[in-house]
Amino acid sequence: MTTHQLTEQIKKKKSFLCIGLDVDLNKIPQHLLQEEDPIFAFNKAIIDATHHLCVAYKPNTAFYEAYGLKGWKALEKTIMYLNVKHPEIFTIADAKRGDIGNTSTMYAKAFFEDLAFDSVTVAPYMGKDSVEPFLAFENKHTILLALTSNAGAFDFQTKKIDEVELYKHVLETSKTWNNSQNLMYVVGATKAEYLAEIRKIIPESFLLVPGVGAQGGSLQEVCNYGMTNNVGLLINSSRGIIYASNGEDFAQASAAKAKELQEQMESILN
Ligand SMILES: O=c1ccn([C@@H]2O[C@H](COP(=O)(O)O)[C@@H](O)[C@H]2O)c(=O)[nH]1
Repeated sequence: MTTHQLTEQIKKKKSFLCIGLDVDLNKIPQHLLQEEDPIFAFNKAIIDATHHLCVAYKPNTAFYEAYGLKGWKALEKTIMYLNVKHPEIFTIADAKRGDIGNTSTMYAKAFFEDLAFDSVTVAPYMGKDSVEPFLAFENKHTILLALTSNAGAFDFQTKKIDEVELYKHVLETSKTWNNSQNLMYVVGATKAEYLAEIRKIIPESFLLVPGVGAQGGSLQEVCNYGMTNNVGLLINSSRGIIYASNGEDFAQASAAKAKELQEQMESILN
């Protein structure tokens, strides 16, 4: 999917919501545990109830890898379901990969070719040759960790090298890489006050912004500092939406939470 197509979807749905599919078998409704594939059954119900309210879904691969082969199969079924039933929806494999070049190529093939995700999150720490193999895929997007939502972001990302914060080096340097037009960046909603500075370096790039909902980030603040003429934001909420209820009504409850965020987004877009 191109960023133009993504922007068109945002305008059509009046939403820049990304729903995180972080499935924890201890948190899903108990009745689903009787299903042959409880993880997929949960995801399918959430997707069926919320697809009209969001423009992206982001399964975090940790929540699937933790269940071994069964988890990976559920991830595969989920992405296939999305690609067949809702091809207009942007998909993000939140896998935070990145390794030496030939290994990164294999990660890129896994997520872009085998699983057919539109994008994957990548850690910038190993530099240009670890990220460019992902960028080589046409119409696929590499979402580079820039300034993350957690407290540990201050351990390294905001430290200065030559008087400039590390996350700013990541933004500046990554712009010089081959196929950098395929880059997006992760900036945590809990770091909204940094967005004005970030936008000076990457004025147009799409940002994936996790951290509203359970982590306490503010949607309005993120939009004040981070929104572009083409919106340029995908705001993620995972637990705040998918675990709205653990009863039989879980899918409707998740849709109600998603609608709350979509309506706030609609009023900001207006
Ligand atoms: O900086 C980051 C990068 C990734 N994440 C991931 O996003 C979701 C957030 O989940 P919530 O339940 O809405 O808090 C989760 O998959 C994280 O691993 C992040 O939070 N911050």
